Order: sequence, then C-alpha cells, then structure tokens
Amino acid sequence: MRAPDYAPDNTRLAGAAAIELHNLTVSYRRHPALHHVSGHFARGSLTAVIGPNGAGKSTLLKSLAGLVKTEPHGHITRAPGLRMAYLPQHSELDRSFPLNVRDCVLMGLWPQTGAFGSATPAMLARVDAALEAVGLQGFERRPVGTLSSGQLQRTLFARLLVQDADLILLDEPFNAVDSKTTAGLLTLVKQWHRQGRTVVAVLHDDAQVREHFPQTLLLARECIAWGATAEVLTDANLQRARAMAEAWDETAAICAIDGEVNGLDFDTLLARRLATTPTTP
Ligand SMILES: Nc1ncnc2c1ncn2[C@@H]1O[C@H](COP(=O)(O)OP(=O)(O)OP(=O)(O)O)[C@@H](O)[C@H]1O
Repeated sequence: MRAPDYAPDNTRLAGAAAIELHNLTVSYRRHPALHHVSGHFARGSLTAVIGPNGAGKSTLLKSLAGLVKTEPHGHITRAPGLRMAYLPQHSELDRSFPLNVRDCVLMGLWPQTGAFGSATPAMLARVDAALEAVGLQGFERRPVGTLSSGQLQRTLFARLLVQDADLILLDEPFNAVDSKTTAGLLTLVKQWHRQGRTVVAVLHDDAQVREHFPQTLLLARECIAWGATAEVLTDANLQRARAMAEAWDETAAICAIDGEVNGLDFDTLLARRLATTPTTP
C-alpha cells in the first residue's frame, strides 16, 4: 500500500511539540482512568501507547481528540492550526449505518464539503486515489456493513488518507486484521511518519512496537515511562505497569486528586468512604 503524496504543511505548527499534556486527569464518575499525565508528542514523532487492559489508553486518545472532558486542573495544548484525524476502536463503530465505501471515505473531507455539501470531481478523485492506495478499488459502492474486518479497516485508513491530518490518532488499528493487511497498513503508517506527520497508536503487540515504533508511552493510568521504545519497554517498567494494574480497585468510591476533590481534603473523603463501606461481621 502506498499513500498519495500530499505532505502536511508543518510550517503552520509552532515549536517542537504537536500536542502537550499538562497534568492530564480524566475520570469517569470520579473513577480516574488517567491520572496526572504530563509530557508531549513531538512534531513528526511516531509513538506507540501501550499498557495493560484498563490502563487508560483509549481514554488518552479520546482526550487528545477532544472527545472526553478532562479534569480542570490539567489541560492539553495543541499546536496552532493542528489538524487531527482519529480512528476509534472497532467496537465503537456502528457497522449498520447505511453508507457505502466511497461515501465513508468522502466523510474525511467533510470540513471542505460541509455536512450537506456536494463533492467536487477533484474530491472524488482524491477518494478514489485513497481507495486505490489501500487496495480497495472496485469496492466503491459496497455497503460498509458487508465488509470484512480487514476491508473495513482499509476503508477507514483511506478516510484517514483523505483527511490529510498533521496528527493521526489510531486506537488498536491492527485489531482483528490479518498479518498481510497489517503489513500494508503499517506501510501507510510509516509513510505518514516519513511525511512529517505525528502518529500516536494504541497497540498491544510488544514485538510490533519494538520493530516499528521509535517512541513509546507506557501507561498504567499514570505514565510509567515515555521516550525511546528500547528505554521504555524494559522488564522493570513492564513489571511496574502490571503491578499497578493488579492494584487497581475498580470499586473505589472516590478519586482524590492532589488530595482534594470538590473542596474536600483527602482525610475527610477517606473518613466518608470508610463510613459508607459496609463492615464485615
Ligand atoms: N465511558 C466510560 N464510562 C465509565 N468508565 C469508563 C468509560 N470508558 C472507560 N472507562 C473505564 O476507564 C478505565 C480505562 O479505560 P480505557 O478504555 O481507556 O482503557 P484501555 O487501556 O484502552 O483498555 P483496553 O486495553 O482494555 O482497551 C477502565 O477502568 C474503564 O472501565
């Protein structure tokens, strides 16, 4: 697979960071999924986000994409004019939506077409070039609901191609995809990297990360390590991430951030929690 050659205009981005996290914390009903994460994704970097189940990897990507509310004491700074594209996990896609492959890819151009605008011949040519790049020529009129997992993922990569983004966020992009399709999609990812785009991908396969991703962020709700892949994926760091995951209390009633939630100090919250926790006879 080969992407059409339209490189991003990186001159629009200021500084070395594409996106910066400052003390990022995200909670669902006050249970922290991400806790005090700080650091930055350098412009043009290719980073794998890795960690145990429930480590907050998808939550991080959704935060970067601006799809979840972050706690007020932390924030995300994006380079001015940064164009983002986000590929959600398979399980979050509604395959029953009546849409054919061409229209699904065309949706990547909606900032230009508008919600009800019509596509120009140039836009349709761009869509067709993207479909050709992922090896899906001839599938233009197929309903997306009839595609195999690998074909659907190639369609969604074609949509990323036309989006022409500076920052590309991929949540488990090779899940339920065979090794040949994975190799083709990895080629596209590496091509985006060569073009100077910033790519962040949630992955589970350590060997794949070591081979193809120069940077890694190891998460276990907190940042365990973030930097060059070989320095991050050490036995000690992986063990620490596993130990943190084993210690998670999914039933914990409160999230005490910096020892204070909604104006209450940690001791008060702890006392309240103990008061509401049933004691065993
Ligand atoms: N919408 C939600 N409402 C409530 N809790 C949520 C929601 N989304 C995620 N969580 C919880 O937040 C924590 C982190 O979830 P997240 O999906 O970000 O982890 P992950 O690292 O991507 O996991 P996995 O590897 O299993 O995909 C988990 O405990 C999860 O149950």
